[in-house]
Amino acid sequence: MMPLPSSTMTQMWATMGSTLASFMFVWAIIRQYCPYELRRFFEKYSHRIMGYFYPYIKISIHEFTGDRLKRSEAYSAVEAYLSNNTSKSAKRLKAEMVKDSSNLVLSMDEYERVTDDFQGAKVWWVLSKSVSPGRSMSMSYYPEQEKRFYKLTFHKKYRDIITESYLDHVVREGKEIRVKNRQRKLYTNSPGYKWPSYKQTMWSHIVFEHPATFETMALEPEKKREIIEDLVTFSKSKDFYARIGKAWKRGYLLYGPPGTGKSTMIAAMANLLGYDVYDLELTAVKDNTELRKLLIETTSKSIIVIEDIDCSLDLTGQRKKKADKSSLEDETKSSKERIKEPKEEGHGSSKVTLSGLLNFIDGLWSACGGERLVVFTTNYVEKLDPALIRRGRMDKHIELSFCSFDGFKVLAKNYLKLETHHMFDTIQRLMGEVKMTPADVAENLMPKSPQDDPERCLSNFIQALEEAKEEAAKKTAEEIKEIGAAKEEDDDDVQTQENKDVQVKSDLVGNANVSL
Ligand SMILES: Nc1ncnc2c1ncn2[C@@H]1O[C@H](COP(=O)(O)OP(=O)(O)OP(=O)(O)O)[C@@H](O)[C@H]1O
Ligand SMILES: [Mg+2]
Repeated sequence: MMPLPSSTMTQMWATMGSTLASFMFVWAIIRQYCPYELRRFFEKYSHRIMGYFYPYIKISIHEFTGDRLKRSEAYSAVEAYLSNNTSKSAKRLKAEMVKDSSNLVLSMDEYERVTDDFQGAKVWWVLSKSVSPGRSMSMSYYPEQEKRFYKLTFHKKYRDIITESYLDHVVREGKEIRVKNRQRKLYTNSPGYKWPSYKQTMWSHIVFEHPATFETMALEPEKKREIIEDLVTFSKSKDFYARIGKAWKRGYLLYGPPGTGKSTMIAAMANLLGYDVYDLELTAVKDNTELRKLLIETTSKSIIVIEDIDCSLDLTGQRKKKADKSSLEDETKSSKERIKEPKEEGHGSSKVTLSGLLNFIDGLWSACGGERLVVFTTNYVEKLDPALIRRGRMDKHIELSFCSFDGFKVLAKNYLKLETHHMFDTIQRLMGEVKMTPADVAENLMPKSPQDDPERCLSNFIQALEEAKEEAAKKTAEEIKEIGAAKEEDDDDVQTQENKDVQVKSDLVGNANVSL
């Protein structure tokens, strides 16, 4: 079949265009005057007819659902998803500080169109808005309302891919982007300001912006990798926990001497996973009921922290004291009963009991909401009640100890930007002989004045190590001396006791002779 010459084609297009234009013009006039029902009828059927010929499908995602009070989750997820690839393709963008986000979020402007590809299917997104005219009812006037919505258009041959996987993909990715962008918060239950009862929230919060990361933590690389893997695996195990029928939560016990990085690690965990932090001050909790309310108010994707658990409350002595006082009569009671009894002396005003805390961690209450970490820190792990830190409650025990040479190298890299140096050998030798916490190492490496170049910081650190070594030697010598002195004293006591015995014996013999 011969192709039509281009002049005819042009003529054809022109005729079609003018017919269409006149049709639209006539329709616009009819719309004005024809009754609403007729118009609805005509529109409905004209859409149906169009649908037979028009090969594209449209899906609208509105900003507000229901009674307009709630912003649609789907709309927010689509907005976040598109903001990620909009900046690459859209020509008209708008930048906003979206609520809960710490930085500018770019999104497409109204009536802008972006394309997206998914498994070979090409789709178009357009941000539209409809304006409903203002209306006045009785005495009040409702201004016109803008209703924004995203319109997704795709060819009907991709219907299955889009409805079965693309939309899920958009919502899932959008939610992850929102979590990453959101402003994280640090909550505390300190009594502080008491909200009016209707807004009575148990937690007050500030923006959480702690710079600590696992990269900046002085820790053996192997140990660091193991902890990061454990955390990331946990954050991706929603289905796993559902399958095994466990609440999606995990307990970490961080223990070690002061200044070894327990609090720093909590911040690094929150930054790694993008979680909020709930810093729970147990002594400010009135009783177990309040403890439960606090837990219920926490959101998912968060870390609930109880620092220095050994001295938050006197939870550890409770069972021991009971056992000492009347071990016999208590023998019969099950250990659970023993810890159920409220403590005699309240710790301050708090009446939180060990069993209340145990239920807080792994009872029914901990199942409300998922993706939570519970972290305890302590300087004295031996003081803690085994029931409190058993697996299933504190699943992972992490000991943070004195700084190793590997740890020192991380700090040298962070503080002095040094990966290697000729002084490192001396430092490695001295660190094998002296125990120093990462806090002390960090303090010694910290430049104290503009003149403190890396060389000088390292020599200051070597000097501090040598002083600490002398200090430790002196302390050991003193301890040995004390032990010696104590031993001498014991020997004297024994000697005196022996002399006394001899004396008593000779008296006895003396008396016996006399009586003979
Ligand atoms: N492992 C570490 N890596 C990097 N910096 C550390 C480390 N440990 C401690 N620091 C530094 O020492 C300071 C104190 O650390 P942190 O507060 O984490 O100690 P801690 O173990 O919580 O002490 P405490 O038991 O007294 O609460 C922090 O400012 C941090 O910069
Ligand atoms: Mg601490």
